[in-house]
Amino acid sequence: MSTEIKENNTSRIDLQLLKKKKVNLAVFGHGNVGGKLLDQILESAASISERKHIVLNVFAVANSGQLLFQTDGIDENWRNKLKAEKAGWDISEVIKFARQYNLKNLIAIDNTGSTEFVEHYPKLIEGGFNLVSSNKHPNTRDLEFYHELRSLLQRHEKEFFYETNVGAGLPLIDTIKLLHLSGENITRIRGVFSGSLSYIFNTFSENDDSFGNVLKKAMNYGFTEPDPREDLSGNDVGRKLLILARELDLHHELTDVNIENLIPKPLRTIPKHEFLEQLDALDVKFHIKKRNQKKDHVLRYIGDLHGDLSEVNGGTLDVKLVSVPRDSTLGQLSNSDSLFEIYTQNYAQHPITIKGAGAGGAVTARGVLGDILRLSDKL
Ligand SMILES: NC(=O)C1=CN([C@@H]2O[C@H](COP(=O)(O)OP(=O)(O)OC[C@H]3O[C@@H](n4cnc5c(N)ncnc54)[C@H](O)[C@@H]3O)[C@@H](O)[C@H]2O)C=CC1
Ligand SMILES: N[C@@H](CC=O)C(=O)O
Repeated sequence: MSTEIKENNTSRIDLQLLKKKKVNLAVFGHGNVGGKLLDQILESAASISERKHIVLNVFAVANSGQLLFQTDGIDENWRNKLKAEKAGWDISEVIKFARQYNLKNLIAIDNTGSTEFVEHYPKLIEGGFNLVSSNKHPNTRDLEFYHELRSLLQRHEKEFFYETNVGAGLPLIDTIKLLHLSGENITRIRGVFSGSLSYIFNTFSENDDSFGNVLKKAMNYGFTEPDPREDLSGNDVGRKLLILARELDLHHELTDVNIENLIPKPLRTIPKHEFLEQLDALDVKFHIKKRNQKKDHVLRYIGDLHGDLSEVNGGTLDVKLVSVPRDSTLGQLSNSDSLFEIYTQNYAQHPITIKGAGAGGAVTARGVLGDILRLSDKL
């Protein structure tokens, strides 16, 4: 007698679905990046299920105030449902929910820009979650935290993917990891690391628009950090440079990065809305910098990891505004393009160059989705 279960019209079990891998996602932050990510997941879920046999099930979505659970996955109406939720939540609720419903293949996705949210990482790992993050803070806290996080992941056999930390959707971290792992000596990484500052200086260098207006446009395009001073202060580029240095096993802290802060001192610590009302204070400063350049030169804000990268404490990390010839590689950048030149022992004269949109909600969200899928393959 055959024991094979026959699928028929009356069967309530989808046998095809049972053969697929269900990956359960908790998404934290649904702003510019997180919101686009959720849209992309909903749009692509059917084709991912078809092509990769992976079913992406977003069972939780949260912002800084509210948390929504949907055991069988969110639908297009998630924004309204989340709005209707009570204010206030705790990370232990998410871990408890996953346990209660026996959810496997767990991934927590951090699309916040929050330093506080990073405090939840150890609890999430201990609660059975793998991690994907567009947030740069977990990788730029002190080295002790950086190493502890990695040993915790190892002990719990969990993964942490963060390709979008540098270069948004560009395949940069993975490339550097592979080169380093394969023993190729990386000797220098230099380029325009910030999509927003790329857009700002590319546009400001070529047009007559004021600096403040160009900054507002960059914000409207979703290129800047939630507070654009995180970009203008050089902190965001500093973080990216530090993340790359640490990928090369260099033991640096954020305080080791020499950063040229572009914000006049009085505007650095005032509330964001007041800063945005005083943008004309930036106009004069940058107009003078633009005018004082040599002929056919343009302004670019760069990151440069150089020096002796063979010692754990070696290397110099510089973040600064430079004036370069318009026809140079950096000078030819346009729009929000980032550019990374990776010099190695075998690419000494002609560096590996990775170039493309370095900021923006949609490209970053696509990079996060890529991380989710690569991680899903490992589960
Ligand atoms: N915009 C871009 O081009 C890129 C952004 N990123 C990173 O992506 C992250 C998100 O950026 P955006 O979406 O532009 O920011 P956003 O300000 O538009 O959205 C942030 C979201 O996080 C939520 N949030 C903040 N603190 C939270 C907390 N403690 N718990 C739960 N939710 C919290 C907010 O409610 C909001 O939904 C940032 O870390 C940013 O550095 C990375 C690469 C590129
Ligand atoms: N604000 C950042 C966004 C990506 O990390 C940038 O401008 O590059």
